[in-house]
Amino acid sequence: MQQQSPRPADALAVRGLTRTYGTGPNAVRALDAIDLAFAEGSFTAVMGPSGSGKSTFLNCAAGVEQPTSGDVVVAGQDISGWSEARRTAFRRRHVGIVFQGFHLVPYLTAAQNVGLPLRLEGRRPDRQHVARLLARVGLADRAGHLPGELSGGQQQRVAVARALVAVPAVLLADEPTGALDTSSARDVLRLLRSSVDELGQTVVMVTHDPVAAAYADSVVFLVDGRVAGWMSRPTAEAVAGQLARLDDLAGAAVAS
Ligand SMILES: Nc1ncnc2c1ncn2[C@@H]1O[C@H](COP(=O)(O)OP(=O)(O)OP(=O)(O)O)[C@@H](O)[C@H]1O
Repeated sequence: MQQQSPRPADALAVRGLTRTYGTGPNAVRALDAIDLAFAEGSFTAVMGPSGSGKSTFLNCAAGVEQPTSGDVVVAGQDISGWSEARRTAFRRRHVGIVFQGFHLVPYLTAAQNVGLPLRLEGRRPDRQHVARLLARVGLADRAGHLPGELSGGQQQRVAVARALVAVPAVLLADEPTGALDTSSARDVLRLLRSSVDELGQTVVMVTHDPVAAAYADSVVFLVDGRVAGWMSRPTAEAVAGQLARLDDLAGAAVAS
């Protein structure tokens, strides 16, 4: 009999995820009953036209926002009905987040910024763990530097190290290369890719950039708060073509 290798567990799954803003005639359904699952050790890009619900999805997955209905399951735990305090505590331990604008604390050194999520949890960061992470992102010699003494690309690499420090179930990145030049962007994308390939990390990245999306294993496309398609083993050209088609679709919906 042929032996089947077990399917990896899902690091993150959402079921029937719906998020509505406002009420009555002005209500906006930013996410409309989305079902998605992200296997452990996978790298997924989330793309779609402006207003399609990408940031709302990431915020719900991170537990920053509470869904109107549906489930958000991170590392096997359904966080959707939890209080904000409980979601925040859970996020510090199980979710790493990288933002477009780095969000480093300006008066803390690179090493202190990397250790911050552990300190916020009342844990003392292990110096060697922090040093290894800074070496991984190519900044072993910048541990004592303040963010203001680092380039944008270097700051974002510190932010990636910080997002990895707690060994999270999932790393969520919101336009992580949006503020970077091409070469720094490539460094950050390679870093995310290697965290998947070498550390088995799960990464979900919102991006507008087809070149960035091509670093992922697959791409999920959102339109008007719904899943409009998947692409596996994406190339920049194929992604750009699909985005153009989806933009036309979203434009047609607005025009009608
Ligand atoms: N706090 C809010 N109040 C009201 N409507 C909101 C709020 N946040 C988002 N929306 C609406 O929800 C929809 C989805 O927004 P979201 O920011 O998730 O889209 P996006 O795909 O990330 O867009 P972009 O690519 O422009 O960042 C949009 O129509 C937006 O106007």
